[in-house]
Amino acid sequence: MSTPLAQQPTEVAVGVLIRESDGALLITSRPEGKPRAGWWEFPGGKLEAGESVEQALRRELQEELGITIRNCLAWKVTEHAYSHALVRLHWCKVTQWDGDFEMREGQQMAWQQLPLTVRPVLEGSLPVLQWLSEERGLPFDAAVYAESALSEK
Ligand SMILES: Nc1nc2c([nH]c(=O)n2[C@@H]2O[C@H](COP(=O)(O)OP(=O)(O)OP(=O)(O)O)[C@@H](O)[C@H]2O)c(=O)[nH]1
Repeated sequence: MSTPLAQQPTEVAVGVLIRESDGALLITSRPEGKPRAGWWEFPGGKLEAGESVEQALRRELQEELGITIRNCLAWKVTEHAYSHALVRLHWCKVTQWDGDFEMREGQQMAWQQLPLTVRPVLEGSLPVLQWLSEERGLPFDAAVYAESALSEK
């Protein structure tokens, strides 16, 4: 009897853009028409065939934000199982880029300090918020980023 193949994850490149002057993080909202439109995430997207993580991140940030990244420091790899998909997120820190930000997909952007004030945040991004908080010696509470937290405000 054959066992079913394990679900293959979708590979995603994600950028943690860190502003040099004050350490703020760039967070963007998911555009209309995508699953979880309006939820907040770090900018990035799926790898296309044959692309490296850095190539995919460079392409996605040009397409979505109009900037060209100058560095991509591989940081962590996480996986998250959504009901519709298993994703493998390749997290890169980016501290240098060229160009002016343009929201080319009608999304919103925010430079934020931790804890973020935008809500809700994709569950798959929460481990990274936790690690960033730990790096900065800050407390972390995943519950504040959930969709349900919105109605409690
Ligand atoms: N960009 C991004 N995706 C994330 C984050 N966290 C997280 O779980 N994901 C998941 O990773 C996947 C990325 O897909 P996407 O829809 O942003 O990618 P894309 O722009 O290439 O999409 P498309 O070409 O299918 O429209 C989604 O399932 C999304 O839920 C995050 O912080 N940023």
